[in-house]
Amino acid sequence: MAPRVLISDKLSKTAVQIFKDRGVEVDYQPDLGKDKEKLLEIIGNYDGLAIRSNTKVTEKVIAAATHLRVIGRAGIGVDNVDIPAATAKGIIVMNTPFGNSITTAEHAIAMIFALARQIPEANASTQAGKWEKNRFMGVEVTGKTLGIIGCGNIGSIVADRAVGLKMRVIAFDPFLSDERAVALGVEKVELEDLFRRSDFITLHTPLIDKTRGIIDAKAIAQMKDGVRIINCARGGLVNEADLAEGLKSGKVGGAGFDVFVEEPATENALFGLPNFIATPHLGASTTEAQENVALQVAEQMADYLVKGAVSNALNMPSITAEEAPRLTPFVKLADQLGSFAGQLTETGITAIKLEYEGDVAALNVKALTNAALAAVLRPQLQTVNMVSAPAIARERGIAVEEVRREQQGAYENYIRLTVTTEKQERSVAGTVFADTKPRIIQIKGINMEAELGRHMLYVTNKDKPGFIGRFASLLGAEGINIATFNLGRQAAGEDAIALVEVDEAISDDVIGRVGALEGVVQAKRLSF
Ligand SMILES: NC(=O)c1ccc[n+]([C@@H]2O[C@H](COP(=O)([O-])OP(=O)(O)OC[C@H]3O[C@@H](n4cnc5c(N)ncnc54)[C@H](O)[C@@H]3O)[C@@H](O)[C@H]2O)c1
Ligand SMILES: O=C(O)[C@H](O)COP(=O)(O)O
Repeated sequence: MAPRVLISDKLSKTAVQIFKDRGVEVDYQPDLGKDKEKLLEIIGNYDGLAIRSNTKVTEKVIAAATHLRVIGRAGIGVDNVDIPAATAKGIIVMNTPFGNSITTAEHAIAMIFALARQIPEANASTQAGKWEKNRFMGVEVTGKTLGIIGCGNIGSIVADRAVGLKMRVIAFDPFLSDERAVALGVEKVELEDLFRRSDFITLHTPLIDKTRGIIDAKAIAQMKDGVRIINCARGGLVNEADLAEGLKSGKVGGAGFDVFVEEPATENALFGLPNFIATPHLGASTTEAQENVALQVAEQMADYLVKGAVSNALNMPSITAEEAPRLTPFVKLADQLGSFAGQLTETGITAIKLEYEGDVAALNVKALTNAALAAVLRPQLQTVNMVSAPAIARERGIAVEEVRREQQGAYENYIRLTVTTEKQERSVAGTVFADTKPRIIQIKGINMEAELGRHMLYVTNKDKPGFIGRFASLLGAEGINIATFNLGRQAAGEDAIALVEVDEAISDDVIGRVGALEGVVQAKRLSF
């Protein structure tokens, strides 16, 4: 039977044609994204779901998607898809990481000009017959400083265009290498510096814990009077209430927003404020970008559904059908090692080393290295996947080393990942037993044997009597159920590690209190 795909958001008809040409049945319902109940009702009938940002693929939708094998996002952001839930169900999530980036960068540049010359207001006034020539006094962008927060795919294109406009471009991005900054012609700066020096600020990061509210009242207070702020990335990067105050007081000279905390944004504290320009999430809405993403997503999804080929997947490596059975458990291990290290890494990475020992060294370790790299980079780059990870690592000046050797220790197969940052080196190793389940067997040289679950707590401490009791009592008092408890230590009284699986995500408050326990050096929540 031919695979069936549902397109639940507005996509270029090119996608429909490509699916048909490749032998995939397609159901085009461009407004379904708005109708949550209907989506839940019919999703069980499809093998593939093609979306943009209107369709929210929640845990509930995934639970109802009994036959779904692939979700294809015609665009970049996948924050409307519950990827862990999809992964847990074996559903591949793909996106089209570059198809709309030029278009979105151009929208940000358009916002810069619209703000500099108050074009929307001047247009409204002129067409209302007012001819207010003396009311509108603009600024040149030439020679002005543009601060870019997040200099990845889109931020880099904005930088390139702004350099062409003779702007001075400065960028804050903890993962931007010095070499890449030089190549882009931007000056790499700290965030406070960017706030202090910029005439225009544009945001191009994903919305993650670290970037939520990255511009708030405190940040605005540090900025130049009359600063202009552009957000064509994700609602929530700027605290909307704080920006509203800034616009009202005149501290902020203007703001151009394409994205909002609540979308569709039919009401918002920013609407109607002086020099505030809004567009309804149009960043990717050009004919060219929509053709690109529709064509690409349909080809990728059809290739997977018909031939089993995987590309641009965010939760699955690209491997051929022949290699799959042997590699799969090791890909999972490499992904876990990378994810573990990536979630603990907070500064720029300079090197990543993968050591393969025993049986695994004879396999196609490229796929494993790519899986580990993608997982290391994933907490910072929402669009990274097995395909793009090596290029992104290269672009960011991260030295990647692969070492293969014969079995030396007790394990038949062994993978060790070492991540070097500007501040430290961290290694984590694992193996796959005959049951094909990956295990973590060494962290920072300390031996243990742990399986990773969805919600984990990683604690480093000084090995002293009483710690385990205090720690377990705290979790117990909070009603947090411990699923597995793994301990390891350097030697009696020295550095020790606890890796604990719990049944639900732990709150910031509990993490803070674990971190404050006597003897604890670091406490971190990890999720897999
Ligand atoms: N408005 C639209 O229609 C539209 C269209 C496409 C993409 N987007 C959004 O634009 C954003 C950027 O997309 P992209 O393709 O350039 O992504 P990307 O992953 O290529 O780049 C994101 C950059 O943010 C950086 N970053 C991560 N954490 C940071 C932090 N704490 N501070 C500063 N920088 C940080 C990363 O290092 C990376 O360089 C995403 O949020 C995406 O969803 C919006
Ligand atoms: O992440 C993206 O690609 C953009 O936000 C575009 O979203 P859209 O496809 O809904 O316009």
